[in-house]
Amino acid sequence: MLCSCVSDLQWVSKVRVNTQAVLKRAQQIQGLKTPKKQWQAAWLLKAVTCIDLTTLAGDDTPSNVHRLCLKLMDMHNKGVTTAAVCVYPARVPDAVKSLKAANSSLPVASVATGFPAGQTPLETRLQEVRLAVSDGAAEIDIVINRTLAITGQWEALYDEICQFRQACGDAHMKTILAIGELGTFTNVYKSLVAMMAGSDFIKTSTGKETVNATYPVAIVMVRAIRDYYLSTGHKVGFKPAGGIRTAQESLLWLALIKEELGDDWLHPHLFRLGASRLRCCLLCFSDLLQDDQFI
Ligand SMILES: O=C[C@H](O)COP(=O)(O)O
Repeated sequence: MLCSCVSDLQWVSKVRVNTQAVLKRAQQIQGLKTPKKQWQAAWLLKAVTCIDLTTLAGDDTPSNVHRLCLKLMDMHNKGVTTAAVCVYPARVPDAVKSLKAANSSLPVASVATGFPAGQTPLETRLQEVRLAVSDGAAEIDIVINRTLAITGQWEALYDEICQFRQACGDAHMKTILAIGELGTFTNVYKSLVAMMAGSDFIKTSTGKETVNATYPVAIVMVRAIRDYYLSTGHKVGFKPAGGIRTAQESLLWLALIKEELGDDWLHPHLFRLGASRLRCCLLCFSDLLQDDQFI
């Protein structure tokens, strides 16, 4: 899929990436002598702008959140910004403090609602959302109550997500389906419930399940997004997360979104990559673009 896409310069040229600025940046990268390699780099730069750079570890500390924010600011100084930084609720004040100190307007996203299992009382999950928002999170990644989904209680699930939507206030809400625990593609497609309840995005997984962002399930989700758009005229975003490790994978996700949803979704307000270990930054271009097998 990638080769049929990225190597087609005509196709790539249609995407409204900030072509001249990005190509100029790409041309500065050592080794990018041919137009094809420059376009490959342009697509990688595009992928970087859609990353929610994430740290969701039990041993997260204020200092490692600070280091992550410094890494983001370093890339920003190279002319490339990611979409957001994503942390646990308890780490939101640390991220907000670090980014404010760097005069950065990058949004802080927080997981919430009992991430990753969602197996805490509803009032606790709601309070967690409210606290993350009051601490400065501009985006909330909620998890759905899988018990309701796998037992087919779709109205109850809709009602819960509506409450999370209200608790988020003006904050952007992404709803994690944890597709590895939904059992069937039918249950995944019924993620339409999350969109009807006001989710700005639907997201594949927490990264903590045994099965996370897979392409077959992603196809079901993006086609649910497309059906919802065709029915309502409202565009909901898509975020694959969990196990995305390499620059090549990030390009495959971009190609899938381009093919299934089109150019409008190739921007951070409608597409995000959730990743804590993705090496998609300027430094990885050299090893990637020297690999002629890549394209
Ligand atoms: O978006 C949140 C996920 O935890 C990211 O998953 P990952 O740690 O496998 O990159």
